[in-house]
Amino acid sequence: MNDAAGPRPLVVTVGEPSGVGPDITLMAHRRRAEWSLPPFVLIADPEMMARRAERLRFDVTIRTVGSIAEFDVAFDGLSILPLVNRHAEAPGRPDPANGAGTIEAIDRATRLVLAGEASAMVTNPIDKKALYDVGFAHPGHTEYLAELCGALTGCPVQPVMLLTGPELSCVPVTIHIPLADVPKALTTELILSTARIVAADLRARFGLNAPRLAVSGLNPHAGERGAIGREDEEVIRPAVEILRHEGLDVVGPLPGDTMFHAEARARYDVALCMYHDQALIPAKTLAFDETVNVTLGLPIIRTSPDHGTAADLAGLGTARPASFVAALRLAGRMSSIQNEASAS
Ligand SMILES: NC(=O)c1ccc[n+]([C@@H]2O[C@H](COP(=O)([O-])OP(=O)(O)OC[C@H]3O[C@@H](n4cnc5c(N)ncnc54)[C@H](O)[C@@H]3O)[C@@H](O)[C@H]2O)c1
Ligand SMILES: N[C@H](C(=O)O)[C@H](O)COP(=O)(O)O
Repeated sequence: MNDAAGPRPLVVTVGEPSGVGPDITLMAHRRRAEWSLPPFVLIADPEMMARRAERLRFDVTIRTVGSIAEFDVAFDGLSILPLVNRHAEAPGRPDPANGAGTIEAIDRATRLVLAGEASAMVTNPIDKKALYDVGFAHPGHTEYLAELCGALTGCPVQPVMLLTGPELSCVPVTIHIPLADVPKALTTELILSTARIVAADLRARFGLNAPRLAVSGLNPHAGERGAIGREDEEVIRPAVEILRHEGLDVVGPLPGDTMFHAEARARYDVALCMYHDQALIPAKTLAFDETVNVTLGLPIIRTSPDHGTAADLAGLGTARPASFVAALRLAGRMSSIQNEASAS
């Protein structure tokens, strides 16, 4: 990269081309100066992006770059690292033929951040079913990135999903599994390892020196002292006690229905929830437009908007870019914290 160009850019993956990823990326790029966004390079099919820009009536100059080194922050257009696997421009119509390109973008972005060429990756939403149909064997980015980073670095990774917004930050301890499998998957060990990763990354990546965690129960009323399910007393409470013993500021198990009101939220930095919807329903209800999905536990920084492909809005120009913008900003902030820590 041109030295005069400043810090390393973020790398953005295009996500599902039939969704709103291309739209919100173009929207953010268009107003990047006004919104003071960190510079980014997009991995996408340049022709598909040009067609989407035309459909949205956005006047944008696209420049394809062969590597991040060719990125120049002074260039006024959109810099794209072109995909080898092509993407069709068909809003609202997911096509398995796009799958290879979608996965290629994630793979290349991961390698670029691991190699230190890009500062962090911001992923646009993928259509999970469309990828499963072409053999993608991971529930989502979260698990895929863990496997990929583990394979590329030789260090196994436990990925932790954090949804963070202005009102609430929360983590589902079990992630993309059927609700019926949650009680079996939930172990004291899993709660311990998740909480330790959350605490370590809050310190290292968010600059929060003394993180306060709240751990939810699993059952109604956190099990009513064992009368409504045993997991709260037998699995969750022992984890909370061990974590407290380790010196972490942690409370729980708290009843899930009363831990998300404003006064309760003020008492913790991150809520550890026992399953996907217990965490994501309050997060997306309180701040759908500003919440960001971050994968903790990785050797790289990865953020993403909290929403999905919103295929019903693709190509219309009505998708809101706010969560994507928040994901760009957070990735920029996290990489500054990382740079400051490595400089000191
Ligand atoms: N990080 C990711 O890759 C990710 C995250 C969530 C969902 N998904 C995938 O996205 C697909 C669709 O999922 P879904 O329908 O459950 O959720 P969704 O977030 O795509 O859509 C839910 C509703 O919110 C609206 N919406 C979403 N984003 C919006 C935006 N930026 N502006 C305005 N309105 C917006 C949609 O129009 C829709 O009505 C699924 O395949 C799912 O797996 C991917
Ligand atoms: N569970 C997240 C959500 O519903 O917003 C989303 O599916 C995240 O998936 P990734 O692992 O692809 O980030």
